[in-house]
Amino acid sequence: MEKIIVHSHFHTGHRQLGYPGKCKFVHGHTWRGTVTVSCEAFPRDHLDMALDFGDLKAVMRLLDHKMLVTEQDATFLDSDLFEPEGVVMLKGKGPSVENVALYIWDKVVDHIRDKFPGHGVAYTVEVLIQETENNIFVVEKIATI
Ligand SMILES: Nc1nc2c(c(=O)[nH]1)N=C([C@H](O)[C@H](O)COP(=O)(O)OP(=O)(O)OP(=O)(O)O)CN2
Repeated sequence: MEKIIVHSHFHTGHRQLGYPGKCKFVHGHTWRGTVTVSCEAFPRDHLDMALDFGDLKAVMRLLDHKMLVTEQDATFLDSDLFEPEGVVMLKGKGPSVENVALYIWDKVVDHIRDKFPGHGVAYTVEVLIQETENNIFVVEKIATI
């Protein structure tokens, strides 16, 4: 079994529309994330690297200095009010830590599919996201690529 682990961080704004508490107002977090990818044996590139640490960290940095929204919060999708390049649209009902982790999980799998297509390898991809030092969510799923 082989395993690659990277840590990164990113700064974002968001709000939990409809949430019965302070999180319904726009606020920011410095999120911390850990991506762990494991499989029996990674394919290697021309430098004998499996997945590049930098590429996996870059996935988390896609969210850096962005406003995280879902389609339920149209305010930030209006280009007269907010620059589109400053917004990341997440799937789901709200920009919860759950939906942030699933966004990163999807992007990590897209990256593996781009780098090592068609090898039939079962990768276990775990994404741990820390919204604050006390609030943590982890998703772990297998993707066969
Ligand atoms: N399951 C989830 N619960 C909550 C989420 C979430 O995304 N998933 N999000 C929030 C808020 O956005 C935010 O995390 C604030 O949480 P809260 O614990 O109220 O904030 P604190 O400032 O008290 O955090 P500390 O780190 O303990 O200071 C709420 N719940």
